[in-house]
Amino acid sequence: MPNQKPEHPPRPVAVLGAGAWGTALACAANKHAPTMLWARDEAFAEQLARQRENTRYLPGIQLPDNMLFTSSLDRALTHVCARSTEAAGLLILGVPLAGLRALCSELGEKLSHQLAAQLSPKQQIVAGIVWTCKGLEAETGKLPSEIAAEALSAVPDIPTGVLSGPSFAREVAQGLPVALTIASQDAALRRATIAALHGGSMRVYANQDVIGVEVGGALKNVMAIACGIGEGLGLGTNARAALITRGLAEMTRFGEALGAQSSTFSGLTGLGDLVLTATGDLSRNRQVGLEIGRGKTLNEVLATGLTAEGARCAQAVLKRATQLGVELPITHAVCEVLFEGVAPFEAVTRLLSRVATTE
Ligand SMILES: NC(=O)C1=CN([C@@H]2O[C@H](COP(=O)(O)OP(=O)(O)OC[C@H]3O[C@@H](n4cnc5c(N)ncnc54)[C@H](OP(=O)(O)O)[C@@H]3O)[C@@H](O)[C@H]2O)C=CC1
Ligand SMILES: O=C(CO)COP(=O)(O)O
Repeated sequence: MPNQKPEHPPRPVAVLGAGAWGTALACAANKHAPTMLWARDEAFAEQLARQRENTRYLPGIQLPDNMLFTSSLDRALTHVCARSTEAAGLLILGVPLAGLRALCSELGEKLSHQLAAQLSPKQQIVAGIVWTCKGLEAETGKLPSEIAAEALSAVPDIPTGVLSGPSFAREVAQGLPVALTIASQDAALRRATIAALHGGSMRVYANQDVIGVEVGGALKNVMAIACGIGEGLGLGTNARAALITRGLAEMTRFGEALGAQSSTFSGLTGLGDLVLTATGDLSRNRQVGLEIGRGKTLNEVLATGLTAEGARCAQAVLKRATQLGVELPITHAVCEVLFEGVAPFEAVTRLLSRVATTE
């Protein structure tokens, strides 16, 4: 992709979801353009504005003085929606997968009303909607892009995309280097996302393989749980390397069956995010696996407040893989341990005793 010139004037950005990742991305976007962060809870939005610190999700990080906060979705949309000659702004969704469908439905409804009230029907109302969640929907096994397509059916022409890659929110909020990927079928949205975030310590690459990027983000969480379990059992670093490599093969096989390009899995959102999450101490999914490998049950670990998106996702992945006729032995073993009471060591023994095969 050729070098991008900065857009002038910069497009406003609204980040919806004031968790760790939404807050970190809002800080990054705020370096380039007026940015508003939406929290669903009014009292929390007020506290963010007052304290300039996200004490719930990113304690210890000072938020910029000029960053805007709201708990009103209408205000967030007013911030980004184009009026007359202004450039349409960008919506970045920082909510987890479990909140994607409801948020997109609400956005679809509100944006369709704005479109209906538009004087010039040709004018773009927003540059697009970019989500950042990783996983498959627990109830349906659908990818974020499939969920968004359904939930945004009232505004089918609004460009959409996914932003992903190896990125612990805390490091990003601290301004440490990071490389991300924006995947979208829409070239203008890819450019707008790069303009909104690329620069300083953040690099943003462009890609068109939305499915590949989403599958990488979903399965790396499952593999991080597997690696955590292995580490909790004390299986050593050879085992971890084997899990990462065979996990990548599993991710690629599943992705290809869904129409992804295999090359995507050797990029930032595949191998990159897999290595980060499977080895990085900041990973919540790896942490959950670690506790389970040390003898806790999933319910006991969740009761401590740890989030494990990979756990909800593993069952959905396995179900969809079965429908597609794709074999995923590591994901299967993770599901056995998490949901069927199989002891972690027994699951490892079963994995190792599978018949020898080609790589
Ligand atoms: N943390 C990280 O390092 C990274 C996370 N991601 C991805 O980003 C997504 C968000 O993660 P993260 O920020 O860490 O999550 P957090 O748990 O830190 O925050 C979640 C945020 O989403 C809100 N939220 C939760 N459920 C819903 C819902 N059903 N509807 C609307 N809003 C909801 C929460 O609001 P409330 O406080 O009101 O509950 C909170 O603001 C995940 O899918 C994750 O995989 C991607 C890259 C890095
Ligand atoms: O997605 C992430 C890093 O890219 C964060 O991973 P965890 O959800 O496991 O913390």
